[in-house]
Amino acid sequence: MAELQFFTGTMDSGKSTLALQTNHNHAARGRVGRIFTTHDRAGESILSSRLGLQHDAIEVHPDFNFWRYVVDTLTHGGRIDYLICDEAQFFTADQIDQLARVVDELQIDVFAFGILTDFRTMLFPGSARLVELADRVLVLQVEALCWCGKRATHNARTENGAMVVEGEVIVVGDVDAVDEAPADVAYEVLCRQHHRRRLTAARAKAVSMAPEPLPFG
Ligand SMILES: Nc1ncnc2c1ncn2[C@@H]1O[C@H](COP(=O)(O)OP(=O)(O)O)[C@@H](O)[C@H]1O
Ligand SMILES: Cc1cn([C@H]2C[C@H](O)[C@@H](COP(=O)(O)O)O2)c(=O)[nH]c1=O
Repeated sequence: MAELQFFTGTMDSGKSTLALQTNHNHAARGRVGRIFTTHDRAGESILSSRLGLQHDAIEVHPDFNFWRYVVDTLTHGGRIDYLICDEAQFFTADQIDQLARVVDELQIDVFAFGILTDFRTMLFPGSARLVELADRVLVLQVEALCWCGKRATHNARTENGAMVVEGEVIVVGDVDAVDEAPADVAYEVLCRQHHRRRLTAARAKAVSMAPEPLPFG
């Protein structure tokens, strides 16, 4: 039976790597797939992993229709056994419904990868629909860590080094390496407590280096 599987984790938890590995393993056994992504950091029509691997992909725009694409391909004699969908958090709810239909009515496996929540801790519409419809939701085993050492569960956005909780939902960016000059817009994974307190690694460091206030007499 074909399945709709949703692999999720914070930014930098290895989702794109797993997407490429999944494609590799299925292709190695002669299965024919299609790779989709949208808004990848490496540019249009590319699925890229921080481990350095990348693969050509079909860019998914908001009006792209997965059901129509697959039916058209099959009608013209093409073969599709599975779909790999990276950055699926950015897909529309309708597109996730189309993917579920592809699984149920055409028996094509769909492997979707994406983050659950945005920088405000709100579910992305695509991820919400995946949680509602997926046969299986799998959380990645490799844990990204907060600067405090706890498992990171949330994605924080920084602007010029300061954490923000308002702004456009979609802003392509990367996790900044600690101690590097902060990018205009960057991301950092945090545990819930530090996300709630807006305590990024840089701010925690600044706070810990601030001189102790003198005790009042
Ligand atoms: N130099 C490195 N050596 C080993 N692992 C690395 C290195 N750089 C990145 N990684 C691994 O790659 C993961 C990020 O992979 P990626 O697929 O790009 O994540 P995601 O798609 O979830 O944002 C990191 O969590 C880490 O495990
Ligand atoms: C939290 C958050 C993230 N994004 C963007 C930033 C990255 O370009 C991608 C996530 O990619 P990854 O492979 O999982 O690292 O999403 C965004 O646009 N809005 C957000 O709130």
